Amino acid sequence: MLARLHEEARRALDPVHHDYYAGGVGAEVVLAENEAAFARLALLPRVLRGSSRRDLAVDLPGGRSAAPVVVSPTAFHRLAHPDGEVATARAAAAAGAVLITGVASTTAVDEVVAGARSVASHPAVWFQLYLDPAPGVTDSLVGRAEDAGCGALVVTVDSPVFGRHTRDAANGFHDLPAGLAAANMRDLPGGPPGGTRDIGMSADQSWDDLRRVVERTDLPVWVKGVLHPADAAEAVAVGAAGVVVSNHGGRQFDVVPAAVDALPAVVDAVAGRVPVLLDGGVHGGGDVALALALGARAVGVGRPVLWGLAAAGEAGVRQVLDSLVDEFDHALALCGGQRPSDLTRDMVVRRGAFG
Ligand SMILES: Cc1cc2nc3c(=O)[nH]c(=O)nc-3n(C[C@H](O)[C@H](O)[C@H](O)COP(=O)(O)O)c2cc1C
Ligand SMILES: CCCCC(=O)C(=O)O
Repeated sequence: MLARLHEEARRALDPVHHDYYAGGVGAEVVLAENEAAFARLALLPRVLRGSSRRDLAVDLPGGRSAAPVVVSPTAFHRLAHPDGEVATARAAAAAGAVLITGVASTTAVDEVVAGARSVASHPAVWFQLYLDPAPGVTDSLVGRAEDAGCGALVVTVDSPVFGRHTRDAANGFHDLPAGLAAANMRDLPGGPPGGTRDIGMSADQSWDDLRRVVERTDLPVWVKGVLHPADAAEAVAVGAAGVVVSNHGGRQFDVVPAAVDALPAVVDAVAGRVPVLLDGGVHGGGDVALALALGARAVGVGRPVLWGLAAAGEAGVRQVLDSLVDEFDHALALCGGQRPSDLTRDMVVRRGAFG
């Protein structure tokens, strides 16, 4: 199903925009590894202990998700479809999935939340941002997310510098086409009146800057882009409500491990104090089950959502989410589980190394 939607998306998209979505950094080793690492793992099902009445819902700081599959933040949805982030928001809300909408969206966050609210009364929409070094910008963005009714913030910390996307460099893709803009970056302190500022990233940001965000807001703050277990512990120490194990879908550094390979050590370091999410390379219900068994509370999907959006707008995103959840439910049944927490680490083995 995902492969077919990706093929349809490839046909629908400008090839340069397809490359922007699909690509990674360097030789795209990590991009491939994210999926390959799942294929190296296997599940040992438990038998005669399941139920035909399964409950897939997971409670997360910032909202409940009908199943342990959330939408990871990806930039510029109106490159994929004219309905852009509103289509994604409506599909996620209708599926009961948490949507992490990004600062780099082509629709302002209040309109994204309004889109979600047009199909569900209490949709969970979280706002992803970077720690912008320009005075007042991070504060203003946090305020906008709060005013819009977001349930949580997700601060991405794996981008002290912007990733050098191999395909974008080859294609000369550096700017949005005329008519599209990073809508959340309009009218910010120090920016051009009526215009947008660049999205700021900085290698000078520190844990103190993250702590300031935690102290400034009442919203739960997730930290996204953690791979080292010591950083996961640090995130908990500064008051993070959760940690997202992610290598940004292979789009930042081509020398890091696959996301799922980094997961168990982070789960151990966090030791149950906050939930852990994982994204990168999830492309089927079996992957969801593996990540949960290794200790993730839920998984995020980035590109699969973009393929659904490009192929068929809101209906395409809904198809992606419904199919992943349906496959996960089936996997849970085959594993003798009734709820996501029934998947445990003792059930995961390496292919070829059982025992
Ligand atoms: C086109 C694209 C744009 C992205 N933009 C952002 C972003 O603005 N902020 C962010 O934290 N992560 C961003 N990501 C990373 C995703 O949140 C997520 O970590 C990644 O896509 C997960 O891997 P997957 O695509 O294999 O599911 C982006 C990923 C893609 C593919
Ligand atoms: C400044 C936009 C950030 C997009 C991003 O994170 C990505 O393309 O991976």
